Amino acid sequence: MSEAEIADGRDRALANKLATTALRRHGQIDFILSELLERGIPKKSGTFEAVLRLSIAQLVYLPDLGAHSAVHLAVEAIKRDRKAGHLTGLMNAALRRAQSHAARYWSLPESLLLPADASRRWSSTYGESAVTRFTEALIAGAPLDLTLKDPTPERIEALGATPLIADSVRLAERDRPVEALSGYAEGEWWVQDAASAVPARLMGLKPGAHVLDLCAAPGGKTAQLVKAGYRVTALDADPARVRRLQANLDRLDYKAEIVTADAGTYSPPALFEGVLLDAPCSATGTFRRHPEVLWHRTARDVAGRANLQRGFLTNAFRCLKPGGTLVYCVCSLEPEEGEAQVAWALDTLSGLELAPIGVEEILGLEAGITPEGFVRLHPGIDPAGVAGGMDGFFVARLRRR
Ligand SMILES: C[S@@+](CC[C@H](N)C(=O)[O-])C[C@H]1O[C@@H](n2cnc3c(N)ncnc32)[C@H](O)[C@@H]1O
Repeated sequence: MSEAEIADGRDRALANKLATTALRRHGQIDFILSELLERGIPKKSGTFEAVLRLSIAQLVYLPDLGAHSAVHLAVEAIKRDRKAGHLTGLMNAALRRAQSHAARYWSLPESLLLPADASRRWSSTYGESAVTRFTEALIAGAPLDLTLKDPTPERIEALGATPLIADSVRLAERDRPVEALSGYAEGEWWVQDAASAVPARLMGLKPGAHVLDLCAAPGGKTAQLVKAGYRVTALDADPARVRRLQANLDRLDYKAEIVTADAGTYSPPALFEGVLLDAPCSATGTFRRHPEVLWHRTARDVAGRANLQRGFLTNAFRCLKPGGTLVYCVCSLEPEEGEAQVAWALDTLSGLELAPIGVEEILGLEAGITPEGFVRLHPGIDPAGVAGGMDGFFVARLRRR
């Protein structure tokens, strides 16, 4: 059953809590399953594994929801599944065992939370203390960051928000849906993680410049480019996402030319002074809100995305006027999609040069600047010292001679 099909708001919140806990604790629950099921998950057992994971999440990590109901509901749920109905005995036994070991499982080491290969990779790239922050961030989840059209003290106070950097603010606690927050209907702000709001600010062109947002939907960065006063062409290949982009701009009362096309082959009628390429990527930097990326992304996925990004980078370069600025970014923590792509582009695209980002351009995020003049952000960096970290992001600025 999808979340949307659950009519009652409280039931929806509960389902959401169970599912996100099971996903955030996936690595620890893997360990628990290896103890509970000596022969592993039975083959062709329908919803058995999913129900078992959710029930362990409830028994071990959300004990206030009631242990008895977890066992009872799990057994009832698989009884209704043709493929899992014969496994009620196993479900009951596994959950009773989980219940008797709940205290030990509750304190399993945090090192189990990240896949071993991600932990190794990120320790060598970002250092062990950053990876400790990543595991904390995985459990804590992401705060809600907004970009404000007009960050007046009154607007910030009406939202109960804390200012971060520039026009980004943070809501540490949220007790209602985004649509019910002050100023939503009036189009006073849009949801955008503090890290995601950095790239568009680095375009650095004069108002009125013609800028192409090459992978634009759902439009967080397009909105920033419009707000900066640029004439914006926003392109995306996915028609459904383009509709969302249009709806988001309409709510904000922002105007851009919208194009549905392929970023790898788009050939514009005139060249641009700026191109923003927020390329599709492995999205490992978003693990706080999409914990499943930790377990589903493979080295092959990263290589596939890197290949696609090179095609888009090449076309972004072709769309630029001489002297034009290219901002390249990805919400990935993998250097193959960030630093290595820029090295490749500088080697391959003749006439492209680095336009290093200065630390004074990202005040409040000084820890994110690299010696080369890239911006490298991750969940261990607190924007302007405000708790809650930020998504993983890589940003580079380039120029066509
Ligand atoms: C990281 S998201 C962009 C997020 C957006 N820039 C924002 O800030 O809201 C990447 C986007 O690339 C789009 N995309 C994927 N393949 C594409 C292609 N071949 N051509 C154009 N857009 C593509 C996806 O539909 C997706 O909307």
